[in-house]
Amino acid sequence: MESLLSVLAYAFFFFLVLAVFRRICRVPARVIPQPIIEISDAAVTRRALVEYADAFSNRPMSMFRVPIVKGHRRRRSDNIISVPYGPLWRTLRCNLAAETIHPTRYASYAPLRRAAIDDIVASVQSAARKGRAVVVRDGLYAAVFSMIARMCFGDGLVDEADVRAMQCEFREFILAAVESTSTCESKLLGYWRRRQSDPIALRHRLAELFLPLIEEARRQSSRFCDGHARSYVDSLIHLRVPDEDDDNDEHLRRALTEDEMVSLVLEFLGAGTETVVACVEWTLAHLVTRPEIQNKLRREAIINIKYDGDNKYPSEDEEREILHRGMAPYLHAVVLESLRMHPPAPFVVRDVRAEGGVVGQTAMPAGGLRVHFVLGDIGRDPKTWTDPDEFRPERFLAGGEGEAVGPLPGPKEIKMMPFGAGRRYCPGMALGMLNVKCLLAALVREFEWTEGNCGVDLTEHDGFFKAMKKPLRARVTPWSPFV
Ligand code: HEM
Repeated sequence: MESLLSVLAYAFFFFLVLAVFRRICRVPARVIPQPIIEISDAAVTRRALVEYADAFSNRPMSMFRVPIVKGHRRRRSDNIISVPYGPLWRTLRCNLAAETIHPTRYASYAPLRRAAIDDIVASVQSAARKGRAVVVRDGLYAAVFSMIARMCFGDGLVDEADVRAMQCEFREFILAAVESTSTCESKLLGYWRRRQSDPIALRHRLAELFLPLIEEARRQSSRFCDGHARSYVDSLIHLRVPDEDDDNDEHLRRALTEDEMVSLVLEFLGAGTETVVACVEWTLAHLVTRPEIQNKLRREAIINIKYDGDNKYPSEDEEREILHRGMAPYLHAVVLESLRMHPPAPFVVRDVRAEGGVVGQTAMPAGGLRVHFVLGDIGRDPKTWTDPDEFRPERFLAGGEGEAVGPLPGPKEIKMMPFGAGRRYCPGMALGMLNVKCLLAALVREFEWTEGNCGVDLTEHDGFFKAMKKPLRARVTPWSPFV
């Protein structure tokens, strides 16, 4: 009896090991069938994205290494980032740009921006009061996510609990979809992590959070047309998109599928949060090590931006001014310098499948080509920038080498492109800049930032978004003119 039991135990153990081994060795369904080339040269980048825009206007079907939506649903689950250049892309992009993130809408979202400023100031204050080094990323993430989620679903529609639940799942989703499939890690570690957080299951859990809110937004839809800030989801509910490749035929227009809604909401939350948080954190990291730049910025934030009475927020008129260089040129220069050195999205990615297989003089491989334009290298090109690894915002002020350079490159020359270039450049550029500037101005105006015991490590995390590898830990004291 005993020997039978041990035979059974050995057999069970053998099959268990075999099952694990087969799962580890199975080649995952990759979405990168093509060769990848990396381009770091600004002139080549401009030629490709501007002169050969027809060939360089699509991204790969999935930006991740594993497909997030599989099977027949894949066709109807695109968002703006993934959809091929054409009528559907045009409709989705125009809707976002005109209905939600157009500068004329900023005033209606000002209360959300103010709430985000209050949240982050309160979170830093409470950590500072305890005398601890402040890890700014977590509080910042929560504040920005809450603002973007409320823009997305409508302020009255989501409560604190909804936002917290979404944020929790969302961060896990980003890590799972983007990071755990990294080719750098060992297969065993990758297997273990995939078991822990499967991106498909996480997307499903997020969909379960989003869809009831979308349904509720559908029911309340008329409320938002009535002078309230219109949410992104509300605009999506009413949007009719071309069914086939003809955007003129009204009869072929249809409502968005649930999968498309979920993908578009995920894109809005990710694009609006991850990039802004990364940029504010990088900028603070440099300000911590360069007190003279921090003081200059604080002086400008206090003197130039008068703020609304006793409030710590800029007024709506001031927000409009802040968006451009006018009222706060140094703040503008500091943010540009941060984006030049640490573009939050490390690559602009294109899927090139040219008709006839030729782009310019170059023959394309049969399955096409995936091209990564490396934004960090372009922004730090020593042919363009003096001492490119030095944080020097002055280069963007009058008389500096970057005086004429803005967040988006002009058609003639690219010196940096943190928001991309060509037809698929970032439509959220102005909103992203405004959010970064308002948060940064408040954080520098309210606090003095100095190095914590561990110093500041400027190593970049090698992921889909280029955050700091080690979150910034800084010593923070409330700023007072009398100290
Ligand atoms: C500091 C903030 C931001 C940075 C640095 C940033 C950066 C980028 C970059 C590099 C791209 C790729 C461009 C290309 O392929 O040429 C992109 C695309 C995109 N971004 Fe942003 N972004 C930011 C904020 C936002 C915001 C706030 C939104 C919207 C809420 C947004 C929505 C999008 C969308 C929808 C695309 C795809 C555009 C298309 O394919 O047509 N981004 N962004």
